[in-house]
Amino acid sequence: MEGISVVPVEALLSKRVQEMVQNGEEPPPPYVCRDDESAQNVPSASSLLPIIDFKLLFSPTKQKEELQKLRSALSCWGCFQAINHGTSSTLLDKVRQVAREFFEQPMEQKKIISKGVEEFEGYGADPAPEEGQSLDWSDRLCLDVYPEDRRKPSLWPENPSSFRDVLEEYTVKMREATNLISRAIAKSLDLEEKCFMSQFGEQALLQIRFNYYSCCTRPDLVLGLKPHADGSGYTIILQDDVEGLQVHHDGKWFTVPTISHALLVLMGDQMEIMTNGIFKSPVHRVLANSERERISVAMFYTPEPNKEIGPEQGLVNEEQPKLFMKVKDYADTHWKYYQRGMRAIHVARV
Ligand SMILES: O=C(O)CCC(=O)C(=O)O
Ligand SMILES: [Fe+2]
Repeated sequence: MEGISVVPVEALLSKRVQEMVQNGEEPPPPYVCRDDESAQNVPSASSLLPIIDFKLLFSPTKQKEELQKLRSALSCWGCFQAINHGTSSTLLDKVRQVAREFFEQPMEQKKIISKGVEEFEGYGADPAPEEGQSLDWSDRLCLDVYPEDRRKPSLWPENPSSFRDVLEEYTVKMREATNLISRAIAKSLDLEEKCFMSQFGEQALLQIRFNYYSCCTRPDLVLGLKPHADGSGYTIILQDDVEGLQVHHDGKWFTVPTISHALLVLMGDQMEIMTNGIFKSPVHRVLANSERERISVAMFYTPEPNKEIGPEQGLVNEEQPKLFMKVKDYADTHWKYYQRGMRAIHVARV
């Protein structure tokens, strides 16, 4: 990434990636983050990522095996595809549909809810990264959805007209899903079922990010999203039918298959801390695509602000000494490092 010129903030502010594509522009330097050679060096396999059936996880007769599968998925990969997770396919399709309709609107319509360059919430790109860092070939709409008093209704799209109702319904279902996921993770580690839920706290945050990855004439030069690990507790990702998300595992990139009724559950750094390093927060990235645009919807589940979290006592012993300290508002620290293209988890190490 050397030799990249300083990103002019006005350029970030004034233009969406989607606009550049509509104008037939090639990716300008701040977006170019790799060369042909590194693009070709992408061994990828897709069928290995574990699928966890939540119906089995809570079935008295089948649960043992499925819990073991969950534990192994999270210790090897740090993520899994969840099926029978309690959110209907109809709702998942509606979420994809309103997201698509939102991004397909004319630019002026979307710009009504544009974010400022240093803000997180609203329509646009991430706040400007540090000098020398590349930009992602994507546009996004970020919104705080829970707790309700953190919502900024003026940033919730009015079009398509069903957007708000669908988002409201999806938020309720994702709250239920976090409940199931946190309990299942605890059980898979032989811990008290509610231990992670109480670390997250009643007022744990849900923040949604609708990602729109425009087609790119030079997918070999850019990335839809640069390699990173999430600063959340964990993240629940809904994909459309276009592949692009890759998880780094055993020194290779693995493409996450698209399964229409599945949700990808991916550990963030804070879950790595709470599980004392047993479950890893995986590095992941999104490739650009020359033929089809891609939409994904990421729901970040993050412990309540100001709440201290740390390794579960039951996971600390002589064989597995404590690897992490207690931390508070870790997502803020994570963000500062992210802007420099770095991971942050070392700051929490003992
Ligand atoms: O687009 C995706 O599938 C992944 C998105 C993601 O990793 C993120 O928003 O942090
Ligand atoms: Fe991510």
